[in-house]
Amino acid sequence: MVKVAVCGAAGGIGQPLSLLLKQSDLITHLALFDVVNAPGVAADLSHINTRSKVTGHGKESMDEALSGAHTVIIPAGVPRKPGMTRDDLFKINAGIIRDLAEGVAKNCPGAFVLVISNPVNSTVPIVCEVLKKHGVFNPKKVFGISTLDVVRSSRFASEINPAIDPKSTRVTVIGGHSGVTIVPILSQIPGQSFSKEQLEILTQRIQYGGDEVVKAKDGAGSATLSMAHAGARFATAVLEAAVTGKSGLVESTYVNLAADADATAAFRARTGLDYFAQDVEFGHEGVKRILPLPAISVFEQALLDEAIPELKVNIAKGTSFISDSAKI
Ligand SMILES: NC(=O)c1ccc[n+]([C@@H]2O[C@H](COP(=O)([O-])OP(=O)(O)OC[C@H]3O[C@@H](n4cnc5c(N)ncnc54)[C@H](O)[C@@H]3O)[C@@H](O)[C@H]2O)c1
Ligand SMILES: O=C(O)C[C@H](O)C(=O)O
Repeated sequence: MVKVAVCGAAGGIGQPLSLLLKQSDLITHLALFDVVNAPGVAADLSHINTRSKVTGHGKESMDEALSGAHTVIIPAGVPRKPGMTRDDLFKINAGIIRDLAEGVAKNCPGAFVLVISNPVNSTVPIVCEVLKKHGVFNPKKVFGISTLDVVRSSRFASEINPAIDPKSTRVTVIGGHSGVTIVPILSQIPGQSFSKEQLEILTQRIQYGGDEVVKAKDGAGSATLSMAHAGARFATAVLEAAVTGKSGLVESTYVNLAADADATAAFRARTGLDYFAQDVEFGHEGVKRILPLPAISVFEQALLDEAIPELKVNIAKGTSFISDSAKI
């Protein structure tokens, strides 16, 4: 029995993500939770002729949706409008994520938790702090989905250099998921030979790819379809490793560095951070290992140096949102 709960399932990401998950033979039950329209989306998807059962759960039924879930995927919350930063979403999304994490702690404390809602650099620490508060935190099982940065990296790189196949090229993206905290390691793309100017343009485009979509949608939200693709790719990797035992599955993802005790010290020494996006290999229990940082160029080291102070602030904001409220 592999129950996957999608929280925010009726939204711009939630609907196409649920559609993609309905194609998966790894999932036996898809539980769709949203404060609006979840039963409608569930009824629609339930007619698709794959094996999984689909159920819809409205506002009052979060516990039912989460109960016994193997994996919980969270695209709930508000998206950006032009002129906003991801951090501007904190005010609304922090409370939404906290309440969903409380639901996870109560109903499925051993679940994998895959966080899409922004600002990811802060929402992942919120989830971890809530789970810690309830004594059910397993750092190997909580992930910030930064796969869209990886997807954009190979796509945008292939537009500059058509010899790069976007589908089979996986670019490591370290740091976090917003602006300068997104650090694509383009120097490691096999066979790449970008000029300095191309590297600068490409890096800037990857770091601000989200803004490109927000601007084009002109007030109607942010990336949804490409995010659904990225979210399904990430969830499938986590599930394949956990459910089928498939080995060698690696994706860049934003995790609590305690997820790999062997790697923690080296990463803390290099970054001073408790959370960081880096390539992770998946196993039965989630994080099997955090891979060592790849060799990075002088240009990438400068990007990392710029990312670290911002990440520190984002992480502290998420962590203190829970720890400060516990003191009241
Ligand atoms: N990690 C990434 O790379 C990435 C990419 C794109 C978007 N995002 C983020 O994903 C989030 C969702 O984006 P979207 O475009 O789908 O937004 P959306 O507004 O279209 O959908 C969000 C859904 O969440 C639901 N929701 C709100 N509060 C809820 C709650 N308490 N419980 C359950 N559901 C709730 C809403 O009813 C809505 O259906 C945003 O925060 C956005 O910034 C992240
Ligand atoms: O840009 C956004 O706000 C959504 C998402 O984080 C993205 O990278 O597209």
